[in-house]
Amino acid sequence: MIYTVTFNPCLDYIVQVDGLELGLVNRTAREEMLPGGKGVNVSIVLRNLGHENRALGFLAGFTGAEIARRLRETGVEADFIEVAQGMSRINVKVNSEGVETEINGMGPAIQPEDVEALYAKLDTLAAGDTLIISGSVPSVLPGDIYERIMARLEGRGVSIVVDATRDLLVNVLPYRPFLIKPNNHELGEIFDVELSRRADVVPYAQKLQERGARNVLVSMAGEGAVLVAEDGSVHESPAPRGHVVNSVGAGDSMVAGFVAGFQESDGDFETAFRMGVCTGSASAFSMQLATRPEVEALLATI
Ligand SMILES: Nc1ncnc2c1ncn2[C@@H]1O[C@H](COP(=O)(O)OP(=O)(O)O)[C@@H](O)[C@H]1O
Ligand SMILES: O=P(O)(O)OC[C@H]1O[C@](O)(COP(=O)(O)O)[C@@H](O)[C@@H]1O
Repeated sequence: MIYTVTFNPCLDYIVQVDGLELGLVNRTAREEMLPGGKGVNVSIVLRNLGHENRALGFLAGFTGAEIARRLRETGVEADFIEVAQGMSRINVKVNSEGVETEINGMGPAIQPEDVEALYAKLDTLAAGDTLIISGSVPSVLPGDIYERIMARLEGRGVSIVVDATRDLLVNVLPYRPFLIKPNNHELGEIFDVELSRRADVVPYAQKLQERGARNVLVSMAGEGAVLVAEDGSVHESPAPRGHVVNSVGAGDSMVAGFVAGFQESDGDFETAFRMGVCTGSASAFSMQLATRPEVEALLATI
């Protein structure tokens, strides 16, 4: 079974404003409310690609209930801890003149007993399962929760995928995650360098591999992606061509595509990589997250 964990799910309120002006009243030209948060997006895309999975994490309030309802509607098994106080966040994504600006909220007051309840669910994972942990950790949670989860599952044969930034990512490396997916900016921040070309990211991805990551997938938005795999192979691809409609969730979609492609091909890195790239781009080219036909159409072009 594939599991995702989202510590701070949200509703993404995605609006298009023609010519946003700060300090004035702006009106939307288009708006959409979608369930989100990194693991939630991964779960939806996995389901769209035909892979059963269970979404774990914390939800609260009417927004939390709506996230769970929407997830179930897409066929994802939503198995969240319900937090008593506060509400799941609404993250605002403003698209104006092709520039995307994001305002991400804080989230509910998760209590220590809620965290214990999550650990209890994770304790049921067994050999052969895949766990995808992604997204920011709200300030009410222990800052080392990623490591705690990985330490708890160590030696149990669970493949763990981590999509997080900076310290969250660096600190899990000793636990040998199966896959990490920084984007080129996040990878550059770790080493204090600017990485804009695919060839430039390879040595830095390899450094993260030396520190413990088994496979490192670096996404580069319109530049495509690079994979440094544990068998020593290096894969790179430009992004498929298309019109970008909404790139929120493109990175999460790439993770879902990689995991789906890896399972479908019995562990072929090139297949998983291409599926990851095309799934990311298919999401960027539509308002909603990628569907299987959209991904297959792009696979035929690269
Ligand atoms: N502008 C774009 N054009 C084509 N593909 C894109 C674009 N933005 C994202 N993608 C696809 O989605 C993947 C992940 O996007 P990226 O923006 O790098 O992730 P993140 O959201 O994690 O920063 C890219 O590697 C690419 O395949
Ligand atoms: O947990 P964070 O870092 O605040 O990110 C949450 C946001 O990221 C998203 O999961 C999208 O992530 P990506 O664009 O990186 O795939 C949104 O759905 C959500 O609003």
